[in-house]
Amino acid sequence: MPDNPVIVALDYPTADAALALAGRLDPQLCRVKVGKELFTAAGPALVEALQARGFEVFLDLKFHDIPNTVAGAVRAAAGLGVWMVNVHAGGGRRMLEAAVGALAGSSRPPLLIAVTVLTSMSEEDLRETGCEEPIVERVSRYAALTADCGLDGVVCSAQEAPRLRLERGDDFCLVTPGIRLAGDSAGDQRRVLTPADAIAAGSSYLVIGRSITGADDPLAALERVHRELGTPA
Ligand SMILES: O=C(O)c1cc(=O)[nH]c(=O)n1[C@@H]1O[C@H](COP(=O)(O)O)[C@@H](O)[C@H]1O
Repeated sequence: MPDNPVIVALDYPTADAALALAGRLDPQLCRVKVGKELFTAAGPALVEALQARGFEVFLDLKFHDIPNTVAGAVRAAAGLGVWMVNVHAGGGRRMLEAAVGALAGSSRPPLLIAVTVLTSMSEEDLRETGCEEPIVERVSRYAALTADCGLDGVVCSAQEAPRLRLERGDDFCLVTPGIRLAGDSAGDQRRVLTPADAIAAGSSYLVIGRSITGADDPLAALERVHRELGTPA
């Protein structure tokens, strides 16, 4: 586990709202994630504003397109100086390899991570897409492809982390959303674990949104996560 495994998801509709929450957090205690809603509304300037406040940024745009397009998008993300960026493993080998290739000339490449099966999906949801494999098998297959293409790791649920740790070893990065503090509602998530259980299962990084951003005191919720984990060391 890294010293600081917590990534707070800034799922907000405006830069002002995101910066207000960031102002209540401590960049020593977490990284932040900028996703589709916030980036569409606020763009690269918001990423730069967060970095200027000392936060490392996970740009979560889950690129999923033809190889040439994804390569360009990943290169643009690297140009923003983000710490982590993601693509969908479902884009296949040539897309994943194009994403890796796009970072080849970068002086400070971000961690490149592939999304496997979204944590909002249940076994039934996956079957309905025509995939008869159990989720853990599908995730394992995507993780093997991701590793083979030279990416740094995957986004998965912490429920799949024990299997992936065994199969992919200690250096493969497991980024796990679907994290809830005990007692919090799962909402639209289907494969959920607490922070402590997720780390025990082998997660490298925990992506936590509403359990922190929806709390009356977000900094206190973040500190509660660290108390449960015994971090930072
Ligand atoms: O790539 C992601 O970050 C992601 C992948 C996934 O499978 N599931 C998932 O929830 N996420 C993101 O993680 C965050 C979870 O937010 P909360 O459910 O509020 O904790 C959201 O910003 C999602 O977009």
